[in-house]
Amino acid sequence: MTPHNQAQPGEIAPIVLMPGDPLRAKYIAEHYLDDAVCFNTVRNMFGYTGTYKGTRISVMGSGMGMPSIGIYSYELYTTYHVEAIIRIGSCGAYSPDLHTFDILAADSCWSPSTYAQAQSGDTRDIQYPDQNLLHTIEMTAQQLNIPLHIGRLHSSDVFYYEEGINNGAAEHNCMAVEMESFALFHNADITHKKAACLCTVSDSFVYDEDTTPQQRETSFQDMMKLALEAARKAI
Ligand SMILES: O=P(O)(O)O[C@H]1O[C@H](CO)[C@@H](O)[C@H]1O
Ligand SMILES: O=c1cc[nH]c(=O)[nH]1
Repeated sequence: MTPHNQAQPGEIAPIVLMPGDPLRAKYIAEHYLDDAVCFNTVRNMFGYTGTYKGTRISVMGSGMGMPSIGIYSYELYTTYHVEAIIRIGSCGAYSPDLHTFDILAADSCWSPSTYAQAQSGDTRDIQYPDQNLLHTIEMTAQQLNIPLHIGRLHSSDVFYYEEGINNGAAEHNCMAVEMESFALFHNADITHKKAACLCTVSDSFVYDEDTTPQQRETSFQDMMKLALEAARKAI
């Protein structure tokens, strides 16, 4: 159907949970979805559709960085008629208020990336999630008793900065860094669809705290449950 996704029309649900790691997508499908069917294996960017408490939900990896989520989310919105994407990522904490395994939802993201400008001429360096979807996530977190930090993400094109480089995040009040929300929110905006971003803190720039690749793949259970429950309500 597209150069990157072999799913046939109708095989993807109107709402998609999107981790960067395709193996996190596989884990969620295998542990949380009933009757999960794999709809994509192109480039091992696994995607599955199943039901969660009776609601049809898809989960698919985005890969790392804006070009990658830019491709997959654009195809989901335009070719597969997906209405909403909730990114479920990992992030590095800048704020001393955040520790590993804390969960945050972006109320905005700042990025010096050229993604939006190159894609559509949009020169804004701050992009926003869908307000209703964010509200649903906040309400769901309260109902599930899952503590949720709300704030601004730094959406970065770079994972490994050279020593001494000021990446601008502090001046823009970013509480944590990840690498995809800016392109996702932009694509949702230009296609008139919905997006939100949840992240679990995988490491800290303040404290000596980190998680293993295995933990990043399988252990973000509260974020998975929160995203699934919010997705059920958002549809
Ligand atoms: O764990 P995911 O969802 O991939 O998110 C974060 O992890 C990757 C970097 O390690 C980047 O994709 C970043 O955004
Ligand atoms: O982009 C990311 C994601 C997790 N941790 C980081 O330091 N950066």
